[in-house]
Amino acid sequence: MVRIFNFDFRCYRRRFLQPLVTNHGVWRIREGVIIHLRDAGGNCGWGEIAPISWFGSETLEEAIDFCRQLPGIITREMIFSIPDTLPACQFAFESAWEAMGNLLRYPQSLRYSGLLPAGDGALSKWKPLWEQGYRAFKWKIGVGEFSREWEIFDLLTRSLPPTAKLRLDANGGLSYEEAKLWLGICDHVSHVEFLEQPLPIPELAAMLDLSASFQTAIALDESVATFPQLQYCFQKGWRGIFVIKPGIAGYPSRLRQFCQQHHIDAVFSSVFETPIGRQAALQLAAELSPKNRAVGFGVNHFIN
Ligand SMILES: O=C(O)CCC(=O)c1ccccc1C(=O)O
Ligand SMILES: [Mg+2]
Repeated sequence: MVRIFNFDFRCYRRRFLQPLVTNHGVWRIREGVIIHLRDAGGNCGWGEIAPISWFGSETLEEAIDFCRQLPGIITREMIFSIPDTLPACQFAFESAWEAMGNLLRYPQSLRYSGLLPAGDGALSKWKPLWEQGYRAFKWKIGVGEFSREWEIFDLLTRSLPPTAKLRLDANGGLSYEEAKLWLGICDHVSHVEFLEQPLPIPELAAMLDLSASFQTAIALDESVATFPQLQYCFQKGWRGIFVIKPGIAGYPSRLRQFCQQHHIDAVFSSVFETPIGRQAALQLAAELSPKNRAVGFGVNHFIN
């Protein structure tokens, strides 16, 4: 039986409450596309294309071009033959298809990690998040001077309650020497859950070395942004943590199968999507997160 769907889409634009500051730069506005499928019986499914091209996905323009060239009526075969160059589109179309006729519902069982601002803003922001129930926090490093960040880290870890966990995300912005310094420090601080993407993507071999040389866990993020990259790093022997952003990781079914087959230590993370993409991503996170790993889906990132 060939199932066909009416297809339409709409672009959106949302401003961050606080711009995201990382080693890649400053990000102020999230733009994406909401897609809508409807079958002959009137069942609807929504999906979200939320690309981050500086992170390895297609650009927003490529995603919009893809939607524009599709006809108003599409088939299941069209949904499952989107190329790997459009991973955010793959995610949106399959999750819309999976959502047909299902109500939007957030998984209940997850624990969340809260995102702290880069720099010394972290020192005043962790406490209100702690009071909201967050027990894991992510803080960006590799943004300012090493010595200043180390100082802030020291103050932060002295003030955090002993059960709080801290994730350091360098966004590939450290040198090999700086990465060794950070890992050496982290090995003596019990709060640290992991160091995320210390080095740039081409330096996988060095990150494999570092993960063998220090106790502190290392998580790959930029290196495993899309599904082919995830497969590549696994095949090269990476057995540390994998940060997975379902919104740009391609087809959910393929990701699900890979995670289950290889029992990978996954930390699921947001791409600052709307509730539509978020629901589909959290559904996967609830199925595939190891019990001890909070998901990186903090709330309240936007003014509409
Ligand atoms: O993972 C999290 O905890 C929050 C999400 C996050 O940090 C992020 C969100 C969008 C793009 C890049 C990143 C990142 O991990 O570098
Ligand atoms: Mg990251």
